[in-house]
Amino acid sequence: MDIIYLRDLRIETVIGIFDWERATRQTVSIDLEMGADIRKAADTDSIDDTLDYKAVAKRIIDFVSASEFQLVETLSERIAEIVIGEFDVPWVRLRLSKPGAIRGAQDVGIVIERGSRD
Ligand SMILES: Nc1nc2c(c(=O)[nH]1)N=C([C@H](O)[C@@H](O)CO)CN2
Repeated sequence: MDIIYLRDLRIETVIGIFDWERATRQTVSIDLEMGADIRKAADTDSIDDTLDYKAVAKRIIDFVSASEFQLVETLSERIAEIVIGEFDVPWVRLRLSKPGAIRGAQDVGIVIERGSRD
């Protein structure tokens, strides 16, 4: 399986369990790996024969910007569902982090894999 990826897609959103986090927007960073077969597009050199990572990024930006979840778990799961369900992607690995959310740590977050690599 080939992988098409986005790295460090930074989006401002409302996320968190504390009162101050409900009142301000924070940045989340998303790394997304998406299973794909790139051979047809490599033959035809046509965007119509592959997963358009720009279209995926736009959909995620629109969704995350408008979302107001408490947990990174919930936001990550919803993003994975969108990518698999709307873009016909068989497998995703998603890392979602909140830079600077924990004093002393560069970032904190979650990694999930959904779908099948077969
Ligand atoms: N497993 C999780 N633990 C915590 C989360 C979370 O989303 N998942 N969130 C917080 C706070 O919102 C934190 O990011 C702010 O410091 C704490 N623990």
